[in-house]
Amino acid sequence: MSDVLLQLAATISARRSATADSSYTRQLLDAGPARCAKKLGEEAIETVIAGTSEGDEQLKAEAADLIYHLLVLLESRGVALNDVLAVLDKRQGVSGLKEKAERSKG
Ligand SMILES: N=c1c2ncn([C@@H]3O[C@H](COP(=O)(O)OP(=O)(O)OP(=O)(O)O)[C@@H](O)[C@H]3O)c2ncn1[C@@H]1O[C@H](COP(=O)(O)O)[C@@H](O)[C@H]1O
Repeated sequence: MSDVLLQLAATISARRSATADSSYTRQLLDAGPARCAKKLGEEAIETVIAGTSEGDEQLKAEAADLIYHLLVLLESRGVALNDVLAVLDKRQGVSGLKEKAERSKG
C-alpha cells in the first residue's frame, strides 16, 4: 500500500520539472498551496457524498482522487509523505481515545 503511495508521491514531485501543458500536477503546483488545498477540499466533499449516497466503485474512485490531491498538497508545502507516514506509525498501537486525550492536554 505505502509503496503505491510513495511511488505516486515521487511521480508528483518529479512533475515539478514537467511542462504545465503536459501535466495536471504541474498546473496545480504552479497555482500554489492554497489552490491545492481548495482542490483537496472539493475532493473531500465528493468523497463524503460518495460515502453517504453512492456505490462502492464511486467511493473507491473518489477516495483515490482525494489521496492524489492530498499528496499534491503535501508536495506544494514541501512536506514529505514519509514524515506523515512516520506520524501514523508512531500512533500504531495507541488507542484513538488516548491520543485524543493527549491532544487536548495541549
Ligand atoms: N492519480 C492521479 C489523479 N487522480 C485524479 N487526478 C485528476 O484530478 C482531477 C480531479 O477531478 P476534477 O473533476 O476536480 O477535475 P477538474 O474539474 O478538471 O479540475 P480543475 O480544473 O478544477 O483543476 C482530474 O483532472 C483528474 O484527472 C489525477 N491526476 C494525476 N494523477 C497521477 O499523477 C500522475 C501525473 O499526472 P500528470 O501530472 O497529469 O502528468 C498520473 O500519472 C497519475 O498517476
